[in-house]
Amino acid sequence: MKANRPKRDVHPDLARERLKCNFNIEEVTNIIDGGKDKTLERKKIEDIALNNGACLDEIPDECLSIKERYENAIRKSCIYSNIVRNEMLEITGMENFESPVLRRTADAFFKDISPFMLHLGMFVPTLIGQSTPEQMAEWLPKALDMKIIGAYAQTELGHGTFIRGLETTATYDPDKEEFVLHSPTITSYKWWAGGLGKTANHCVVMAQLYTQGECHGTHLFIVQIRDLDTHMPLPGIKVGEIGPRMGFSSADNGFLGFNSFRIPRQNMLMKHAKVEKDGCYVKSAKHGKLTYGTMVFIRVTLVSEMSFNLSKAATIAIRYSAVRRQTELRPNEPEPQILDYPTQQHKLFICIATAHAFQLTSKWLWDTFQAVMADVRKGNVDALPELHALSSCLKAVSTSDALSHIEQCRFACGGHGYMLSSNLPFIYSFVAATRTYEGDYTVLLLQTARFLVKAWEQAESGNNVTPTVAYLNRTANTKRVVWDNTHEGIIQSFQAIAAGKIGQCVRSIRDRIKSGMDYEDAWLMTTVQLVAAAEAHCRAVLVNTYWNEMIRLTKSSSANVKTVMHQLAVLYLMYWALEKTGDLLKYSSVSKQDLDDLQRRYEELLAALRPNAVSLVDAFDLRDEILHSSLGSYDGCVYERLMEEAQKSPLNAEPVNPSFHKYIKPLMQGKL
Ligand SMILES: CCCCCCC/C=C/C(=O)SCCNC(=O)CCNC(=O)[C@H](O)C(C)(C)COP(=O)(O)OP(=O)(O)OC[C@H]1O[C@@H](n2cnc3c(N)ncnc32)[C@H](O)[C@@H]1OP(=O)(O)O
Ligand SMILES: Cc1cc2nc3c(=O)[nH]c(=O)nc-3n(C[C@H](O)[C@H](O)[C@H](O)COP(=O)(O)OP(=O)(O)OC[C@H]3O[C@@H](n4cnc5c(N)ncnc54)[C@H](O)[C@@H]3O)c2cc1C
Repeated sequence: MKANRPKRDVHPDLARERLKCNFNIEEVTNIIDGGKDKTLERKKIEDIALNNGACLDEIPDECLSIKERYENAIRKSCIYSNIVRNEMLEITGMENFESPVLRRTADAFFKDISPFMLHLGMFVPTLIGQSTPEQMAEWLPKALDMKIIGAYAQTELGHGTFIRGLETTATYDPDKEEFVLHSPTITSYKWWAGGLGKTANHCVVMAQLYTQGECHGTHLFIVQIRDLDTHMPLPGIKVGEIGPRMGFSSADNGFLGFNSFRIPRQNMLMKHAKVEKDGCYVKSAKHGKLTYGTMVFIRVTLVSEMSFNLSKAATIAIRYSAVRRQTELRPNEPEPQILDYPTQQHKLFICIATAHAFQLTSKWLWDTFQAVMADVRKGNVDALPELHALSSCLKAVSTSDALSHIEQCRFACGGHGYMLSSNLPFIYSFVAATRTYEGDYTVLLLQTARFLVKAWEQAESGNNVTPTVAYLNRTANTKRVVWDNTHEGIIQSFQAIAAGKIGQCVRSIRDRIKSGMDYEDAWLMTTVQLVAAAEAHCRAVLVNTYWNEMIRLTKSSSANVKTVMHQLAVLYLMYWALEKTGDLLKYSSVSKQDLDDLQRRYEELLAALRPNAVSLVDAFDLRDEILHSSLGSYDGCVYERLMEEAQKSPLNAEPVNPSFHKYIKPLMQGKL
């Protein structure tokens, strides 16, 4: 099914906007991509994936039934996977199967989500992170070649967050050298796993390991659940789809139960612990949480995923705002472009800046992750707690911020933003899930808080702490930082806010213990503050990292690119300083006058960025096929596209709907 796209002239308002641009767009694109060579590679891959036209649907996905939608998604997933396997991985290299370029091109095929997403997204990374070399040799080539299709089944009906509370059991039988998988209760049924409902024939299962009569906690197992030829569930497996949800509508999230289902001993993923043939349990991991490695990996990748989604939403809303005109400012004057309203700029320019902040931070986080993992492979797990704390808070804050900014983009598009054809509701519902999956927002911030409280206590007693909390060594025992409205000053204020909040948490916990509470209750009673402290720490990390990376990456840029990148970073700092005025008043010497001054400078900055707004989103270089938006296409022909999409509604297939004769007419005639 290939739909023809009419070629149109660029809307004059957008054409005029592009003439105003005063920086080199390609240079900014290169910075976002991570270098000129990366931009070229991305474009080459996008050409391969998108120029075959298989990705366009004549009938919009949302007009199909659940079953048709799934089947269409499978059709496209197979075409797409074939291109990935045969052509794209040749360019990126097999080891880069998680490349963001593949993620971008996938979006052109799937407005919503591919049922195969978790195969490359979590099943393959788990094989890589949790298998022995022998297991890897057995399973990985089959998975990469799509000979087997996998899912990641960890969450159960009764437990998602509390992994140690999972109920599925894997009991070792030394006589047959097999594990027996069992779901003892309804709450132990696996629930949610993407691709599990109808698509996958294998999955990784997290279960409580029992051997020699003892429980050794949760471990991972690879399990074949369907016959490779007939695709029927194997005896002892009860599997299906969990039903419609807010988003993820073209995929098949699944449930799974085991009735004493047997798998060979070798199917336990044994990189960090193993069960010998005789049932003896041997742990080799130097850190108890290495089986959670896939989650850490995905949390790290989600920061760049948030940048990507935000850049899509910002592109749609800013291009639309350049062609949309509304309300006379003065009688008989032409209506202005809505992008000229400072309130609109306030909603939208932060989205551009945040997309940059997340992209630059995600690259830095990725490098940190790689370095820590290289150490772990050598047996050094010292940096793991800091990585866990960092990936947890950055995952939580980036998904949460992206979600609220995307909602602002929808508000910025008025009624038309509510249309599915704008694509904003799809982007929003996809990102809404990210705030919950791979660790809920609150839960992950509380993980970071555990680390911060320990770090604060170390700093308080004069010990040096790890790099991302090094600011505590400077600020842990300081009352208030002196306000300074430079970028360094603002960054230091964010660090002072974080240190102040962490210190306040420590004092609250101590006071509560002094008044008779045990540590657990004192911690519990302080969790509202602890979440806020972890969020504040994350903001301090974000502003500092974004600023430093922006300076580093623009060192050899042209003057105008330096200026515009600098403006975006300053906007980001000012926006958050103004959002956190209460905290600034509490933890710095900022005065009302300083804040009024900051507000004025922020408004001037919005005006300074205004002429470059459209070009800044053009620099995200998102092809129309990826944007899927009636409001955000490069040519800006918004009204034509909205009308064109409206024609595709199945309700327009006939002039009179049969329900008129069946119900309305009898009602009108009093014959119902
Ligand atoms: C584009 C990509 C798309 C991908 C699509 C993905 C679709 C979605 C898939 C999924 O959602 S898969 C399921 C994901 N599930 C979760 O993320 C569950 C969240 N829960 C947890 O991660 C953990 O249970 C927990 C909340 C971290 C707690 O674990 P646990 O109860 O076992 O530990 P604690 O007692 O709280 O802590 C003990 C100790 O261990 C440290 N720790 C915990 N996790 C890690 C880790 N991953 N790495 C390193 N260290 C860890 C923790 O900080 C504690 O340390 P101390 O404070 O005691 O020093
Ligand atoms: C679209 C989507 C796709 C998913 N895909 C997969 C998948 O492929 N594989 C898989 O295994 N799982 C998957 N999941 C499950 C996902 O990982 C869990 O839903 C997630 O980890 C949250 O766990 P939960 O649902 O048990 O929430 P709960 O933990 O029950 O959370 C409910 C509320 O309780 C709060 N809460 C819970 N514990 C605490 C605490 N200790 N302190 C304070 N507050 C707390 C939370 O903040 C939240 O507000 C998916 C989920 C979604 C939505």
